[in-house]
Amino acid sequence: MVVLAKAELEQIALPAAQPPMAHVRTVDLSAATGAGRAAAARALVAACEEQGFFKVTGHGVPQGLVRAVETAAAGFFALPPAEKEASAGMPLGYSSKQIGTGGDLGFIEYLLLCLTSAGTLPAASFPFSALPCAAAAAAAADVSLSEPSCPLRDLLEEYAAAVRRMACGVLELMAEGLGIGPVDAFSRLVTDADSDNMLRVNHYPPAPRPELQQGSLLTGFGEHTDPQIISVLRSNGTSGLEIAARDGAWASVPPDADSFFINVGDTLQVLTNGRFRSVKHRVVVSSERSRVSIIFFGGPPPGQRLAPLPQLLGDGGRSRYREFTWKEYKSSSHRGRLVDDRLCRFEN
Ligand SMILES: C=C1C[C@]23C[C@@]1(O)CC[C@H]2[C@@]12CC[C@H](O)[C@@](C)(C(=O)O1)[C@H]2[C@@H]3C(=O)O
Ligand SMILES: O=C(O)CCC(=O)C(=O)O
Ligand SMILES: [Fe+2]
Repeated sequence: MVVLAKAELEQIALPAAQPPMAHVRTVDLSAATGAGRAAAARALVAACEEQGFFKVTGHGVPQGLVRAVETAAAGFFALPPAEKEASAGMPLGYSSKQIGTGGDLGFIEYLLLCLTSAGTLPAASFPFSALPCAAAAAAAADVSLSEPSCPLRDLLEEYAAAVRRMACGVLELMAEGLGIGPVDAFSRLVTDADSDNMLRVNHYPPAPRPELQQGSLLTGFGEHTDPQIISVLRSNGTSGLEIAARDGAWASVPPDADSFFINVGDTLQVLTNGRFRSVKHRVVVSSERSRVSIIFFGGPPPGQRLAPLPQLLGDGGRSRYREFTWKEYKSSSHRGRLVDDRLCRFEN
């Protein structure tokens, strides 16, 4: 449950404009082999340059695993508030309505978790003892799990590892498409033992009826770009995600529960010297159905020095960004608001 006071609801109300449907490029990863590999790599690069956003099919992440995680997540959010709050540990763990520490509000509740490079969830950063077992969570939501004894933690770890593998494949294809070497120039940044990878499970309950009747929608997750290298998002097939084009126009992403959506993050924009763009996106709560989304964020190790790759500086050799570390970027960005332009402080 997400409880907002009247003033808070007013703060996150949006005009009830229905943006057009986005045309989202789709890349079939199962076709990215042999003769099809170069074409898939070119398609990825084109999508990252144009929108910083695309969809992947043929991704190899087992549908059974995806459905089990989604079911367990829905079960977790269906638990009584006090049980969910036992997993609170701001900024990590369970939280509702507050996003970050800069005052952003949304019609959302979520779990935000740090991952180790292997996709496991380090015990130190989160009170896992408080995470209920998936079976209890599923029972609360009156849903059945194929593996009822599997704790939510185990499911999330298995999911994170599978999605990270897929993300690495995508990052390697990007490097190939850009013609840069080594092929793991990007992917090694999310597979390092110290990589700052995160997993986020978001739940947007249906918007309260009176708000919809007054002709306004609610902000689920305010507009922002993701700071990391790559984000891999999936949802339960409920609409709400919107992306902004280069001219700032919003477009609604057609939901697809079987595919993954990939966002270029700010760090990949820097590494490619602005050739790839980090996509501005938001979630609008307009639906009468709950939206559950799960996002893997691939971030570099804290001490990683970040600057445009020399191979991507172009003819003039001009670097659009000064060198900085991920720790520096993260601490500078995590002080502000979602909507802030975080990269401008690092432009040359
Ligand atoms: C307001 C904020 C929340 C956020 C950190 C920030 O200061 C700006 C970026 C936000 C974001 C967006 C992508 C991810 O959801 C996230 C975990 C991240 O790394 O950057 C969130 C941060 C958050 O929710 O704490
Ligand atoms: O929940 C979603 O669909 C998107 C959320 C998002 O952009 C984020 O968590 O960074
Ligand atoms: Fe995001």
